Parts: sequence; C-alpha cells; structure tokens
Amino acid sequence: MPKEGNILIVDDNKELLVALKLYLSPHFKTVVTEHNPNRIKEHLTKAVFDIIMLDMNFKAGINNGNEGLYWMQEVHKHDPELAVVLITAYSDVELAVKAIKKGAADFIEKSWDERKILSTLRSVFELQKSKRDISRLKKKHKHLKECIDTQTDMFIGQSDTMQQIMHMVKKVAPTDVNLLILGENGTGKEVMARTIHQLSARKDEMFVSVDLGAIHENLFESELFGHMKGAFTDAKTDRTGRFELASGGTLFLDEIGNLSMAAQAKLLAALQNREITPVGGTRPVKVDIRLICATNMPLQQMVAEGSFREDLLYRINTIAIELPALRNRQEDIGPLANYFIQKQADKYNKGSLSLTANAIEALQEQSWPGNIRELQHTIEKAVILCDSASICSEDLFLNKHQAKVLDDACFNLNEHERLLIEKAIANCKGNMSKAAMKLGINRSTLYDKIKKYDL
Ligand SMILES: Nc1ncnc2c1ncn2[C@@H]1O[C@H](COP(=O)(O)OP(=O)(O)OP(=O)(O)O)[C@@H](O)[C@H]1O
Repeated sequence: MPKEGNILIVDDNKELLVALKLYLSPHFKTVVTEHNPNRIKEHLTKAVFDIIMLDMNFKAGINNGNEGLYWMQEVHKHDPELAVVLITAYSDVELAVKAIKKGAADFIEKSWDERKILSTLRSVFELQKSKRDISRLKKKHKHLKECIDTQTDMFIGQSDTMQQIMHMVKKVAPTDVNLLILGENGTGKEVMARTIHQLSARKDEMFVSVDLGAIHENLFESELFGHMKGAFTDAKTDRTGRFELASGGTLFLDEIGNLSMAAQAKLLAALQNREITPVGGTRPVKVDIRLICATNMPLQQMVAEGSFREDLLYRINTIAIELPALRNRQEDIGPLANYFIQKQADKYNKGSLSLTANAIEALQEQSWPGNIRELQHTIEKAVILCDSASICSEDLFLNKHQAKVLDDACFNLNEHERLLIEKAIANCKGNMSKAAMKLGINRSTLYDKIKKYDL
C-alpha cells in the first residue's frame, strides 16, 4: 500500500528532530522537520500537511506550555482543520487537558515509547482523513442539492430524427468517450447530456454542469479547478472546483465556444494530464471525468479563424451529436407540449389540463426560434392564464410573426413547397403515406422532396 500522511515536526531540539524523522519516515509519506517556529507559516503555504507535531516549550527554562499553545493558535488561523499533536518534556496532565480544550488533536510526552508515538500519529491521521472526507462530502452534497433543485426533464423525442439520434446515444453513452453536443439555443443540449450520464456506468456519481458563458474570465480557473484559502482576496475558504466535484462522474461544459484562448489552454492541459491544481495550491489532484461539451457556435469555422484551438476541438469532439431545431422535428411538438402541460398543471395546481387539436396544430405551425425552451414558456403562460380545462389555440397567445406562413411578398416556389410539405407531415402526425396523399404526390416523390429540403 502506498504510504500516506504528511507530517511537519517543529521542535528546537535538533537531535530529537533527526531521531523522529528517522523513525517516522518509513511509516508516513513525508516527514518535514523544522527547529524554528517562526517558519511554520512558510511551510504551511508551501505544502499541505495532515499533522503538525509541535513542541510546547521553545525557550529554554520556560515550561508553562504557553509558547506551544500560541503556535497552535497560529497554525489554526492558517488552517482550522489541521491536526496538531503537542510535544512536551514534562508530564503534565493539566496542560494536556488545556491544550486539547484549545484544539489540539492529541498530546505526547518526550520520555516516549516509539510504538506509542506511532499509534497516536496513526489514529490522529485516520481521524484527520475522515474529517477531510466529511468536509469534501459536505461540499459535494451542497452542490448535489443545487443540481437536484434544478429539476431535470424527462427526455421526449419521438420524431424519426430524434429516434436515430437516441439509437446512436445508447451506443456511446456507456463508453467514456468525450462528446460534443451541437444545436441552437433551447434544443435540449443539457437534457441530452443528463440523459447520456443516466445511461452511463457513472450514473450514480455526480453530473456537474458548468455554463462557461456565465463565468467571468478571471474566475475560470477557480471555478473549474478550485482554490485554496487565501489564494486571492476573496478566497476566504478552500473551494473545490467543478472538475474535482465531477470526478467519478460527468462534467458538462456548456457554451464551450465562449472560452478565451487563455482559458482554452488551461482546459486543454487539465484534459491532457487528467489532473488539476487548485489556484494557490501546490499539489496536483487527479481527476477522472467523462467530458460532455455543448455549443451553438461553429467551432470548425472558429478553428479556421483562429479563435478556437484545433487540439482542444479534437480532444472534446470524439463524437458529435447534432440536435435539430424544433421547427425541423414537428412530430415532437405535440408530445412535448402535452408533457409540458401536465408538468405546469401540477406546478400551478390546475388539475387536469389538455390541449385541443387546433392548439397542437397552431403550435406545429410556429417556427420556434427559441426551440423547446420557448415552447415550454408558451405552455407555462397558457397554463397560468387559462380558465378552462382544455386549452385552445387562442389561449396560447402565439406570436403571429413566428407563424410558419410565408408573407405575401414571398414568391419563391421552393419555400412554399417546403412549408406545405412540413404542414402536411405534421397534419398527418408523421404518416408519410397520408401526407403524400394530401399533397397529391406519391410516397417516393415525397421522400425525394424531404431529402431535397433536408426536412
Ligand atoms: N427532449 C426534451 N424533453 C423534455 N424537455 C426538454 C427536452 N429538450 C429540452 N427540454 C427542456 O427545454 C429547456 C431547454 O433545454 P436545455 O437547457 O437542455 O437546452 P440547451 O440546448 O442546453 O439550451 P442552451 O443552448 O440555451 O444552453 C429545458 O427546460 C429542458 O428541460
């Protein structure tokens, strides 16, 4: 088993430091010794210790332990969780009780038995490890709660296009490959990323979502990699970064196209090395994440223009999933609208609500520039304002400018044909034979046109 535990021993007796180092080094990962207590802070800023063994009396002739208690308080000002084991040459139970009351983890007498020192340090180290685990778990729990509070939606997507995408997703989800999800705003990139996480072996671990577009350039490193207390003015406590929180699970980086070149370089290094170093930290931390990125920006074009790193694009884009705009998957509008109606009716205690056939038709005729998010908001508004249990097209307050009808000034035959085909397919709920019949053409001509207009 690899050795664990970093110990700093501070005592003005240099011979004792040598003896302790020799004895403890085979049992702990690092043992650092120091004879001058004024240098404790320097050591604590250079490395992370689990235990500090501290002499109670530094000045010859003084043995009331006050100096040791003073240095212990200084240590705790720097790191309140650091375990301090006090050393004294004088067996003094009262002093031991006083030190422990003031926050010492334990107490050792100088007239020692080596085995007792080892067992004391080992149990202090185990306790210290558990305390740190608890503090890490508390932070994870807080984040997890925040994630759960932003409720996830069930994945709806019956259209042929979405079924094909889901077929591919089911194959890639259980692997650990990096995925890039592309699509306009509101097409469901985050819902898709959460679905992939749920279908993967990492599903019992965290799904951590980061909106890179909302993070200020200066805070990028601290948000993603964490920071140590005191690393900068506002760093009042240690903070675990998103990479570490997601370790074992999935990290979802939304709006990846918004990253500056400097941030791209830092992200690439973290992905290549599979480790991060918190801001102000000295020790790199190993991370094991499955990465899913998303964007609505043309990354290939950005690479060509020099605003996105090609090596980063290769790393994040093992497989790309392109989510179609809602206007290009009309068959999904009805099921999505029905799903949102139930959800919002529950939210606003409206009992059982339903959409009339003409309401669904009207929804299918919209162009939805804001995609599923816009559809969801439209339904929410209708649910809040409706007076009866069935919602018709007038209750939807649809934006007339977004209706998928061509204005009178459009004489482009192709545009008219494309729109008519879309309408016929939606009207026939995706039944191609019926749609072809309605349009007065045969099925194979309809398929040719679907291909031509990329419907
Ligand atoms: N397939 C789906 N089934 C159910 N709800 C969905 C689906 N896709 C998206 N939604 C809902 O639509 C809204 C927008 O989805 P989401 O945030 O995943 O989109 P996005 O593409 O990540 O948006 P943005 O580009 O703005 O970050 C959310 O409320 C989400 O729950």
